[in-house]
Amino acid sequence: MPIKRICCIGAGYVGGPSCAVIASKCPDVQVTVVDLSEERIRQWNSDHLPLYEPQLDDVVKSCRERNLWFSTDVDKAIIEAELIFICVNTPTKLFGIGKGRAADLKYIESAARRIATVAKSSKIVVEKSTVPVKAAESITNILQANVKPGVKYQVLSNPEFLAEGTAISDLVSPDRVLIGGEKTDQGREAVEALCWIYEHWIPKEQIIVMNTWSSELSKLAANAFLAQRISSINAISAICEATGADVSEVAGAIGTDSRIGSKFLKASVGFGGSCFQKDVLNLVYLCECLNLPEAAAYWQQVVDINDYQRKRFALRIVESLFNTVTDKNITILGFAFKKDTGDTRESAAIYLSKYLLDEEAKIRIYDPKVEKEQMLRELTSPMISDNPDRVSKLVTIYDDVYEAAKGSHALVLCTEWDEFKTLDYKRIYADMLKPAFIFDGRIILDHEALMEIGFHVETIGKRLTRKPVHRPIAPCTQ
Ligand SMILES: NC(=O)C1=CN([C@@H]2O[C@H](COP(=O)(O)OP(=O)(O)OC[C@H]3O[C@@H](n4cnc5c(N)ncnc54)[C@H](O)[C@@H]3O)[C@@H](O)[C@H]2O)C=CC1
Ligand SMILES: O=C(O)[C@H]1O[C@H](OP(=O)(O)OP(=O)(O)OC[C@H]2O[C@@H](n3ccc(=O)[nH]c3=O)[C@H](O)[C@@H]2O)[C@H](O)[C@@H](O)[C@@H]1O
Repeated sequence: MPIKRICCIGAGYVGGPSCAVIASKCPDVQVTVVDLSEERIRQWNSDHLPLYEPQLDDVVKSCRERNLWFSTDVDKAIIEAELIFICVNTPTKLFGIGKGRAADLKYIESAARRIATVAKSSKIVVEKSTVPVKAAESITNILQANVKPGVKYQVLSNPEFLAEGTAISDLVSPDRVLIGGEKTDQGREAVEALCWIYEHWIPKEQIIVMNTWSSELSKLAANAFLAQRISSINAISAICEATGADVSEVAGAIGTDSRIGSKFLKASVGFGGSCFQKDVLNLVYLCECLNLPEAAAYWQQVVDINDYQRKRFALRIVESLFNTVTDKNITILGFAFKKDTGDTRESAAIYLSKYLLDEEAKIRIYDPKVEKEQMLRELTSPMISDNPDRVSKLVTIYDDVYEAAKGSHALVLCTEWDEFKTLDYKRIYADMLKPAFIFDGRIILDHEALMEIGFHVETIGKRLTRKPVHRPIAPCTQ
């Protein structure tokens, strides 16, 4: 039976964009996205959406109040829907058993309990959040333990693979859609119903159906493999800096091997984002729980190398600036965890700022899309700062990059925003203290041109050969 109404629990980075695309591709289906946060829902219903994502505004505007609705009335949306996506957050646990590694499943459980409490008819419940293997079994147990007469549930796994900054194109043209379900008649029927939704725009052969546990594990494995590639190239970048090899050349060379491929080999100041670290740590915890310590240690290294990369870069900044940054003005270019998003969760810029603040440097920050309050929230969070007063004393946020750079000792590029490639660096150089330093944590700038201007340039995975800069020397007045 075709699905007429969908409910999505969780109006975040996944729930909002993925349901907007479903609504735009399935005009015959009513889609309601619900959240407990009134503020988030208010923003989804306004002209200023709660998250910045290219093309998202257009997609939302094309179907909002046609067949796409945002609401805080969770119960009504659950009651009316035949299919419910669970898109709630699954952050790393901050306390208790598995602290710092296991995924906190309290939001998943509360969504499942809400469905069990209010549902009056049968539902297909689709777990889209990233979860540990066997989470679908827990959801099923909660639903079945509270089931009402005549109501039946089928729980499917349908992990999401979108990346922020390219969410809409990833959703419109995904490499694949993964669906995990039970190999029973009811399980197959539920899988078919979800396939019917996706087949509105995705070719059948790109929809992969498998057992639920494989589907859950495939999501964690995919993120772990992607993160592992970045840590691998970052580990190579350390060797490049020590030897004179160039990491971009090495990545280019190994990427041409079709067995390796060229994507996700960009060395950087370290990966950020809400998911890579969380999901790899979740995998580490799973290995430990399954008594597989060697497998756990292997995946733990992916996160450890990422920490090492951020620390190495911070240390290079301090060393280059004559071993002291105390009271120096350091301008951070970019605070988002990657370009084309306003998301700052686990951004490398946060960690770099923390290292520099520990040295009592004066930090100036410019990011084209991140709000000031959000940056300050990140920097004063208990995980980052044990001294919020120091943050208010030492951090200034700018909305003009040239003002931010004026009078600085150094620029530290943390996010690969396109606009940073085309800044007027001559003007910036003229307004900076000398010697003027640039630390390119994303390998996106024209280093030769910057050195020609007079900058001292440092980057990841490459030692730059400096030409002597001849500047006119002021005549001696004695
Ligand atoms: N951010 C990303 O790019 C991707 C995230 N994922 C996964 O998707 C899941 C969601 O991630 P995000 O969208 O980034 O999280 P988010 O934090 O942006 O959004 C989650 C939303 O769920 C709401 N929520 C929590 N419990 C609720 C409940 N019981 N009822 C109603 N609303 C509730 C929260 O208020 C929040 O607005 C996570 O498991 C994440 O690992 C998967 C692929 C990509
Ligand atoms: O589960 C998730 O949340 C998502 O996690 C990642 O997506 P996302 O974190 O949004 O963005 P990525 O493009 O993967 O970048 C993650 C981090 O790695 C960094 N990165 C990426 C690629 C690279 O070559 N080098 C590198 O340092 C980025 O700058 C960024 O800080 C995955 O790419 C998505 O497939 C997945 O759905």
